Amino acid sequence: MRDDPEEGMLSWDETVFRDEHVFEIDYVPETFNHRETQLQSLKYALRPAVRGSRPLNTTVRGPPGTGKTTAVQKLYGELGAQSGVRTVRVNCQVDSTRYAVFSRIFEHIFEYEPPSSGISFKKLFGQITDRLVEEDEVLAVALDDVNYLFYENEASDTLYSLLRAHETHSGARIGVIIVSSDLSLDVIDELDGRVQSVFRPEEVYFPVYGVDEIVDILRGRAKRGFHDGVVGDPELDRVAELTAESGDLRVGIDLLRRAGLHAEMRASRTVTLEDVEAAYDKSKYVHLSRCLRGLSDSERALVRVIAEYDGEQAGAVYEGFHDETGLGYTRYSEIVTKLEQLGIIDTEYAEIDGRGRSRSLSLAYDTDAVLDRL
Ligand SMILES: Nc1ncnc2c1ncn2[C@@H]1O[C@H](COP(=O)(O)OP(=O)(O)OP(=O)(O)O)[C@@H](O)[C@H]1O
Repeated sequence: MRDDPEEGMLSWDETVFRDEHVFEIDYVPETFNHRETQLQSLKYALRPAVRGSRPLNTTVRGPPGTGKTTAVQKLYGELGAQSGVRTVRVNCQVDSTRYAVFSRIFEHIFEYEPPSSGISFKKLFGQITDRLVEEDEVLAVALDDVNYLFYENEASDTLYSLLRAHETHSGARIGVIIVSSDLSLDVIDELDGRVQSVFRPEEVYFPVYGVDEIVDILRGRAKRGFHDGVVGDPELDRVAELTAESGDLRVGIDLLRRAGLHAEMRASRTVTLEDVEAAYDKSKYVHLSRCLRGLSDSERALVRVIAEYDGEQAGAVYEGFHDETGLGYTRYSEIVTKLEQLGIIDTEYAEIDGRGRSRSLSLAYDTDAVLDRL
């Protein structure tokens, strides 16, 4: 008997998905619930722009995958449709210097890239502000993942230029939203004194969603993404429970998609709990990847050292870290706390014979999985 390659699989045109695109990373959801308070505060800060005034500067903070970027995208979409307002969102992971940030702003305003032959920053800035004044437009800039500007030591210069634009270029009106998922970064504290004196932002915080909120959000996504009846309540609850472990909504969205693909592989038209568990083997790394991506060089170095000294005492890990980076104990401790908060490492206290309590550090994920993504 010949093996039938079609056996045990759905045919090409059979699928559990109504619209698989809704599970993709850049999909902006139509419905955006459970962030009413944060949207309200952001609207309050942006509202002056509609009346032709400078919007209030704002910091948006919260752990990864809590809807910060989506909130800004939604409001900027609405605000950008008003006459007299320009909205530009800059991803600082991609554009991590002052020049790159202003090039991106230029590109949005002029709808072409600035000349690559390298015009001076002053000229680039001047052309942007001239155009804003000429067109009588207010500019609202969002610096997303702003921590990268700090890593490159470009944050103070960038903000200084944006915040004082009206002094150097009469008539320019610019407001800034800075978005950070690095809770250990004290944005104001890290800025130069000259910037601190002009930067008194409104603050909007995005906490992690509760399990019930996660269920509700994922139900909406599943409804759009899957055909009716593909995912039942017990499966959805399990997906939400697994998502709540990190609080990163990206895990849940990825998990729904992978569970659907897993069901299809079994030639099934419904997703079961087994599909969810199997898919989680991969989806759990979505949060890890996001967290590793956001680390600075010295933070990465410590992750590498902990991988090497997995399970060893904090003192021994420090020696390895110091040898690698030359950094001192205070910085080391701060990074340990940050990595623990992010869920990348676990720390455990143990009694050491005759030497009191000591702390051991280990990776919270499989070592190879971490090193592969670092
Ligand atoms: N309230 C919500 N309703 C529907 N989808 C949501 C909601 N909040 C977040 N999401 C979805 O979760 C994913 C992560 O959201 P988003 O990128 O806005 O988070 P973030 O806080 O900016 O994360 P990071 O700090 O890691 O950049 C996106 O796919 C987004 O569509």
